[in-house]
Amino acid sequence: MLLQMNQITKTYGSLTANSNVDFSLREGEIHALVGENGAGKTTLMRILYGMEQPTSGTILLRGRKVQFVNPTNAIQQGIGMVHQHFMLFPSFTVAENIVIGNEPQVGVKFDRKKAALQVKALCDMYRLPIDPLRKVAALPLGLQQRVEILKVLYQGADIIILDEPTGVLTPLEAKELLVIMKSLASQGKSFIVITHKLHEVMEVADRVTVLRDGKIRGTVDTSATNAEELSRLMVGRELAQTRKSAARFGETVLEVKEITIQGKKGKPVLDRVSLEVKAGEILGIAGISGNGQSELIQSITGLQPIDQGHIRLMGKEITGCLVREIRESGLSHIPEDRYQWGAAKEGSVLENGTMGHHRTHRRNGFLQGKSLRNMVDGFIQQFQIKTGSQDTKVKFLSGGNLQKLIVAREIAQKQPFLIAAEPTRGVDVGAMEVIHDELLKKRDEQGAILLVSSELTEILKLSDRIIVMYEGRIAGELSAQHATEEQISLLMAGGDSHA
Ligand SMILES: Nc1ncnc2c1ncn2[C@@H]1O[C@H](COP(=O)(O)OP(=O)(O)OP(=O)(O)O)[C@@H](O)[C@H]1O
Repeated sequence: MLLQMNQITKTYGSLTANSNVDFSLREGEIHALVGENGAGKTTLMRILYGMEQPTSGTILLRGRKVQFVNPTNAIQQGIGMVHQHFMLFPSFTVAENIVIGNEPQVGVKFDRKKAALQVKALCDMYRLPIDPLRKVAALPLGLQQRVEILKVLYQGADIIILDEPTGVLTPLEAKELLVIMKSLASQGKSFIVITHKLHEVMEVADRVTVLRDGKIRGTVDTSATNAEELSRLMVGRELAQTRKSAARFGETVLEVKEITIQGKKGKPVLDRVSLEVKAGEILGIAGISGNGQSELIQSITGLQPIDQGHIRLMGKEITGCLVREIRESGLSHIPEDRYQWGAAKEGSVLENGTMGHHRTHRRNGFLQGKSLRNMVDGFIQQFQIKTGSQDTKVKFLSGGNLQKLIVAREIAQKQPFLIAAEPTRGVDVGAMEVIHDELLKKRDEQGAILLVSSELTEILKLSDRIIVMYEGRIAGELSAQHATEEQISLLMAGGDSHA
């Protein structure tokens, strides 16, 4: 056996993140690690990568006991990790990012030419083409991830840990990554992949280990299981399927008219975009990220000024208004990037869960602390948010649990209009159903929702109407009832659909 983690336990105060976990990895194997949010997947991998020390337990690498006190130690022993949030320097080139820490030298100086040649040879060897001289900032996320993988290969990794690697990728990039993993595995590399996407597990993994509440629920050959069984093992119960009722549309809540934002290179990033969302309607926006969706959201929420056009919310002109004024006009917002916009990392669960709720929890000018706490208790129960207490800092929450907290907080605002950007990114299958149910409930209660998602299944499942964005423009509009994944994918790629 290439790697064995035996009886790993990790506690944080009274919280047990991993409890007597046994995990093994074979040479050339792709091993998926799945489980609900907060099940302990990332903790186990941080221990393997030397970022955390286990409270107890041992690690055997090729039969020899090892102890990693930091990631450098783990890298020296051939273990590499690609994190969910890439750790590249955007202003550096591909080659500079890959060789950083092990730079080739001429005399005392960095040998740029040699670095580029070495990286080119590495790309050829592993059949992962990329131009070593391109700036990382100019690369799409799929290629940035390729740089991360090349970096760990350059460092000599035989074991590669990928933490939710397809979370930020387009469907096409995600497919490519799975092909790359299979190809590298056939060349003897071994992978551990943390993921919530069970169809990917079924497609790419040889074995899968399920964690629940920090404990192992089983390790099985993928060929001997299926997605339903895995989700039962993860959640411990059957999942109810979300049902969508017939829509009852009301008045127009959001009206976006011909908005344009000029780009830096003369090409607009938003080009005369118009759309409407009615009460009781979910309008889905599909598109490969970087085609204007983020700018559209930022202009509606007041985070980015527009050069032309108008935006009305509840009949009121909000073009050029401040973020606070727009929120007060009836908007709530689940942001795409929960770390940048959605949360204050140093704040507690209580503080983060109540942001934006203070106005509605006052009596005679005094803040109702008790009722805010009760509200957050409700969030924790309904969304099964795993946290020590309401006073725990959110930086200690697992990624999926923080996402659930933000979703709960924004839906509870009970505003007439909600922007839900990637609302289920990083959440487990059970939580995804809860979030979908809540979004549909809001729509059924006559809320208007703008859903932006890179998951086509999510767009198709929840939307009443679908708009596809391509290069800052609306490439097409489809009724959700008749739309297919193929039609949407075609429009997303700049093709024509005959919808
Ligand atoms: N440094 C820390 N201090 C306190 N608690 C922590 C710390 N790191 C992790 N935890 C807790 O340990 C538990 C396991 O977290 P972990 O990040 O491993 O979960 P996960 O399975 O990766 O979840 P997700 O799918 O949401 O990423 C969670 O309850 C989390 O809040």
